[in-house]
Amino acid sequence: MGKSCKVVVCGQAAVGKTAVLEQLLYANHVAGSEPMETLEDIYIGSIETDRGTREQVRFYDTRGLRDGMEFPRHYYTFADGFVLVYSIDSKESFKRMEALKKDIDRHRDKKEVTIVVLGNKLDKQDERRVDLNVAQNWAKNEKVRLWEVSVVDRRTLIEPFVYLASKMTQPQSKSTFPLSRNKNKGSGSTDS
Ligand SMILES: Nc1nc2c(ncn2[C@@H]2O[C@H](COP(=O)(O)OP(=O)(O)OP(=O)(O)O)[C@@H](O)[C@H]2O)c(=O)[nH]1
Repeated sequence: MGKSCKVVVCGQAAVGKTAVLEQLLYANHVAGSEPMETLEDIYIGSIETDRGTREQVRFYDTRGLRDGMEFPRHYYTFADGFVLVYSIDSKESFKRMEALKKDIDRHRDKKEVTIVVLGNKLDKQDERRVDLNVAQNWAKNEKVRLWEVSVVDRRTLIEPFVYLASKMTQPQSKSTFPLSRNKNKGSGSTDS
């Protein structure tokens, strides 16, 4: 197991950030329970990747964004990954998530980060305000993966987090150092 990755979970207030993490990691959130405003909580999870390895991930559950609030910038620079959450029954939460994605791109300073987007509260189909096709087209343009999920059905949460952990810890395929072609200098090696 390598070093633990840092993942920032963010989005508008009350979209279900804490509920998603608690259901994923402890299977103990009852949807509709008393909402609690998060300031910042850190969860440590061990996630199995699609390669069968287990990776430790530190999740930073951030304060839900409300009108006029800006997302604290320090999160942009240290994160290896982001989980952007909106709620399918709120267009405003989708717009907020789009703005966060733009900000991440602006501030990440060429650093490779993995982003997954969750459209939460899929069980609230009757109150849907964000069309799935529109959301998926946006995700395709932005080159990020998007899933609709529900805390009510924990199985929906697994795939996005396995993808996230797998992508963040993907081994580099080959060294990018060029091998030396000059025979006088001996065979090329990347050993130090
Ligand atoms: N029906 C339904 N309710 C959900 C779902 N996920 C979360 N909720 C409810 O939505 C409310 C807000 O959930 P939280 O997890 O506190 O949301 P949050 O985004 O962490 O909130 P802040 O910390 O204030 O930003 C709670 O009543 C949850 O039970 C879901 O998938 N379906």
